[in-house]
Amino acid sequence: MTRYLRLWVEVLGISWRHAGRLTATVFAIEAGLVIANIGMALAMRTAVDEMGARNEAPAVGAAVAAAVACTLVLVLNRLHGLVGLFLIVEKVGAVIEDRLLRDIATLQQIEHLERSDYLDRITVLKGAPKRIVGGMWNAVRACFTFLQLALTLVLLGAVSPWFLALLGLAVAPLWCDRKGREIESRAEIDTAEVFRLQRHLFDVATDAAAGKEIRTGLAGPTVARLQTAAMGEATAGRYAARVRAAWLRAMGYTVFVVGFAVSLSVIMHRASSGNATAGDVVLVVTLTLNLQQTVEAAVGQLTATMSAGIYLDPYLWLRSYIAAERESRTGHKMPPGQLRTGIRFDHVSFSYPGTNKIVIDDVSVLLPAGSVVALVGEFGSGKSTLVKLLSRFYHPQTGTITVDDVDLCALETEAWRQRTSAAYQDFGRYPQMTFAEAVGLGDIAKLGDQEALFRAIDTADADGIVDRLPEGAATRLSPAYGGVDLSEGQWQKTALARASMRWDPLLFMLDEPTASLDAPSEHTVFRRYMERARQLAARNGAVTLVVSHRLSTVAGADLVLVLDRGKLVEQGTHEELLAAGGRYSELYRLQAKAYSMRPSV
Ligand SMILES: Nc1ncnc2c1ncn2[C@@H]1O[C@H](COP(=O)(O)OP(=O)(O)OP(=O)(O)O)[C@@H](O)[C@H]1O
Repeated sequence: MTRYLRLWVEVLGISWRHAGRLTATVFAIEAGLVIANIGMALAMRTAVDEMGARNEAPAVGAAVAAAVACTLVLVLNRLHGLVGLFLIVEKVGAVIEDRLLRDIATLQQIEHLERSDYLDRITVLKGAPKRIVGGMWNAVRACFTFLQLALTLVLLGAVSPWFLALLGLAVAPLWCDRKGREIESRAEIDTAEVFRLQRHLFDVATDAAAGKEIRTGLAGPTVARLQTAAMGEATAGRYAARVRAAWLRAMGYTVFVVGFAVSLSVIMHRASSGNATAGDVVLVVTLTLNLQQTVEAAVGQLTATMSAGIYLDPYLWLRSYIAAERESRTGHKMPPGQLRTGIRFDHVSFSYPGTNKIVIDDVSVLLPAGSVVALVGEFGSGKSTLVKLLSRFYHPQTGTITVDDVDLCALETEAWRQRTSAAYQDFGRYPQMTFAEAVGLGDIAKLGDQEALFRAIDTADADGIVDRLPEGAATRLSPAYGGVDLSEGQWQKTALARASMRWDPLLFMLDEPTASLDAPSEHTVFRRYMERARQLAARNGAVTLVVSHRLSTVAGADLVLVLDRGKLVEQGTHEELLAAGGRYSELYRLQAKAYSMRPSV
């Protein structure tokens, strides 16, 4: 509860700082409405009682006060509708969304991007900041409404204590609403995965790349059927939860309305038997009419507040995840200017967070300074995971990785990343950017540096792409943004150029760098990256790590590491491993045979 309250205070603080006048206006309207509503009922009672006592002047004064209060109620209600919450929600929601995105984008780890249970919560949070702000502001309104409700009940209780029972009955709709919210929240989380699947299938059905494969494979109806099934499952789960919640809410409200009718009849009876003044009757009638609306408003505002509740837990979870990730940042040391010994794995084991499967199993090896190291192994043997550990996206559970005998965890992550470059297997595509930006992203400090840009483009053999783009490197990479599409191989070369932006990395990682390239391009790219590796090695003892399934392309490496189900099963030069006749030589011979069997054209 206290964390919700803290969030509430924080949202109000942000509202005050970013929309001060609007915040003050909403507070003034809400406070004015409470004063005017209660004041109007009191003034009307006084006017009637004074008139009955034939005190003309006080009666007229009270009647004028009642008229002013009534006008104020009308004006403030109108303003209430005009100002609404949408202005404040738009403004403050945008501020919070901005912060959240910045916080997520600057996280150093990537667990939240790869764990499905975390992704479920992040899916729920898309567009949530505005709803959270709306919920918090509805809570502000609810506070004023409850103040009015309390004052109303005090005045009514003074006439007849029966009315106090209404307060107890008003809890029924709220309790039912809370239960309904829990049901809806559970359904949102339970169906998040299938909902994501449905969105993904929709994207697949409308994506140009997948569209060709789907049509060739005659898989259109299957994709549509799967999408409909996923949509049906997601919608059915959420719909059923909404229906159950609606029934619960209706039940709660019925309890209140019945109790309200009984209480009202008791008061009417007291008034008709002469136990109340005419002014009391007016007061009771005025407040009773208001009470109904006030309770309805309170329930509505609380419902609106609570419906934002489904976002609060994921939002607060994300914030504590971000805070914990920041707190766990340990390293403060700077990486060396150049490598002398190399990068050493010492009994490193790793499982992905939230899983039990050991993906890297007790790996010990030295990647010598100034060497080209090839990492090979079958699908799922842990090659990309080693690349992620070296990028510090995850930490080993046991064992250490050291850089020239300094624990990688003791190095400042950003400083280490400034000295690494990587072309990842699942490289990003940035259609909204220009080609120059998509490459420059590899070293944001050099984004506008034309010399660095064209050097990187040249290294990745991507000059041909630039030559063919209508506006050269300034062309955007999608027709949706006024540019042109790139082919798969061109995207891969863009990723390679991006990875080549850094001039002096200590560690250069290429994870399946040529998977989408044709044979001549693959040959050229490997030749250039071997040259680059030698230059980097001479410059600062850099290690170049190449992950490749194509064993012939990594034969020139100084050291070949063979991974099998997370274990390092062989290491040595290409020739040594062939001579050893183990796993590597078996794989190599199989591949050589497959290639020699290809018909020549
Ligand atoms: N984010 C993740 N969460 C949980 N398990 C993962 C994750 N990423 C990979 N794995 C699992 O870890 C194992 C090693 O995967 P990894 O991608 O490192 O292998 P790889 O050798 O690079 O495979 P490939 O040659 O197909 O790229 C696999 O069993 C994979 O399913």
